[in-house]
Amino acid sequence: MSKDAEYDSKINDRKGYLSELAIANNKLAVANSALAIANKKLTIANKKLTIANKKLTIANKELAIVNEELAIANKELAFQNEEKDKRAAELAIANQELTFQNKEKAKRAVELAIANKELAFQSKEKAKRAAELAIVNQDLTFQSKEKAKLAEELNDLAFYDTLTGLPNRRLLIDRLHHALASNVRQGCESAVMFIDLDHFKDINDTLGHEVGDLLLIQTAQRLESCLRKGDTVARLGGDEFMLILENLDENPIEAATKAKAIADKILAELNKPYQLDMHKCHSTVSIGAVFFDHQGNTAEDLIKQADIAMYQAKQAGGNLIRFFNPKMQESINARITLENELRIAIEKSQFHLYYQIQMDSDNRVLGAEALIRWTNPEHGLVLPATFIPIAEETGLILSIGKWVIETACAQIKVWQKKSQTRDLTLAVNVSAKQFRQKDFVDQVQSAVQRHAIPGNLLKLELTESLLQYDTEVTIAMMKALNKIGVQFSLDDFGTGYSSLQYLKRLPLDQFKIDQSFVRDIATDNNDKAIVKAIIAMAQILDIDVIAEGVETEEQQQLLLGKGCTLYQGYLFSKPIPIDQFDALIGRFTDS
Ligand SMILES: Nc1nc2c(ncn2[C@@H]2O[C@@H]3COP(=O)(O)O[C@H]4[C@@H](O)[C@H](n5cnc6c(=O)[nH]c(N)nc65)O[C@@H]4COP(=O)(O)O[C@H]3[C@H]2O)c(=O)[nH]1
Repeated sequence: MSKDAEYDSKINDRKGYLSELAIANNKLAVANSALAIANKKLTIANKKLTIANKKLTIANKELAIVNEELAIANKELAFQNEEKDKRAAELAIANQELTFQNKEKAKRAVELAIANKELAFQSKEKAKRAAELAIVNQDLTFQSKEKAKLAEELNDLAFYDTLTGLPNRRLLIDRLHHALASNVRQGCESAVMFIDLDHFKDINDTLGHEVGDLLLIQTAQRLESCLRKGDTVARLGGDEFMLILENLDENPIEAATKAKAIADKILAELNKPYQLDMHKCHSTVSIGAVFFDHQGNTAEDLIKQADIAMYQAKQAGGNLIRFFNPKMQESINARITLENELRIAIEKSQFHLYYQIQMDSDNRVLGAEALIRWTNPEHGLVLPATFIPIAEETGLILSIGKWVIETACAQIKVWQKKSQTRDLTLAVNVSAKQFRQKDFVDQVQSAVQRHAIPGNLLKLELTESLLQYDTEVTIAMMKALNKIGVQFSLDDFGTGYSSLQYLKRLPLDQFKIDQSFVRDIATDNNDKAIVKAIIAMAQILDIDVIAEGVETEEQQQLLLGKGCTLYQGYLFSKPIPIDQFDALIGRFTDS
């Protein structure tokens, strides 16, 4: 190969190479421009990426913030959840509390309903009370007008007796103080008189308290009419009046004569019959008088001495006057001694019973009346008339009476053991005070039961005055005792006020004709008529009659003739101790 060929080949090669290079350059240029474009694109893309990155960073930052916020929110949520749980727990407790409160509310509602009812009732009561208050107000208005009047009346009440309008005890004592003081100055004789109505209690018990009050009013008026202007007549209370007779005379004998004349005038005036409502009555008084003695006796001393003198007038039968003398004081002291001795007698069991036989017209023994006796260590045997009235006055009769019933029941029990005495009845006196005890029925019932005796063998003797008082209660008590068989006899029959009307209501088994009618039955036509009437009354009421105080066969025959077949009296026997009585029974039953 020549150099030129070589060259040419080389040139051709180069040229080929150059063209390839040019192509390559072109291609490169294209590629470069493509690269440039691509670069530009990349740059743009990068820029976009950068922007995107920036955005991402921002977004990330925002996300971080959001996350933080979320974390905070979560914490908050967790906290809130905790709070919610707490709240839920609290709510549960609150619910329980609410349930409890609801229950309480329901209870309260019931209570409120009740309270409402109560309120409604109270408001009604209030309305009533308001109405009442309105009336009371009216009354008060009226009363305030009356007050002045009342004050006056109160003054009267303090010094005057409301029933009779006479000065009362307070004013009397005041006047007596003045009278005593002026008596010392004037040296003139003055006196006080104590006046007490005889048997006022009987009128009160039989005709009622209203009639009793009328009697007191009329007595007061009559007393005033008997006195001079300056004299005082006062009512001490009950049926007791007192007079102050001032300046009777300077001469003591003249003064005594004048006082006696005034007392006689009073006795006569008060002796006149009284018209008390529908009833015509008769009443008397006992008067005790005492002179001011210038020896420093107080008003109270004088009242006491006049009272002692009045008591003596009463003891002497009433309807008379007694002037006080120191001997009377002695008798009062004796009475006080007797009372003390009676108390000792109860303590030391100094009482015993005597028995007085009761017979029928065929000479059969029916039983006995138990009569109390007191063996006083100093005075020996004391009869009941001496001590029963004092026992009644002092209330000692209650324990004495209880002892009598106990002893009588014990005696019936002893009689039960013998065929001879098994059917004997025993009559026992019962005093009014004793019968009026609240537990009297119990006392008798338990005595009968304790001694296990047939109740029909015990007979209680009651007096008329006792039966007329508080009749309904009396009947109930008698019926209660009747249930265990206890019998009742009306003692001293004929001496009091008795009408068929009330007698027929009483569960009585026997009338006992008082011995005062038996005593003169042979000679006194009045007594005969009374005995006949008593027996007729008993027959109508289908009641037994027994006569007491039968001393003679003539009396017995007269009584038998009138239809009285039961007797008690000295004709058969006096009251005797139990051993003698047992012997007496033996004699009667043997014959
Ligand atoms: N002249 C006369 N008298 C006769 C005759 N037969 C009986 N006597 C007496 O008359 C009284 C009858 O008793 P009295 O009327 O119940 O009257 C009794 C009675 O009221 C009362 N008394 C007696 N014992 C008790 C008692 O235990 N309790 C109560 N509360 N009073 C009693 O004492 C009053 C008097 O009793 P005594 O002195 O025992 O008096 C008895 C008796 O001894 C007679 O043929 N002629």
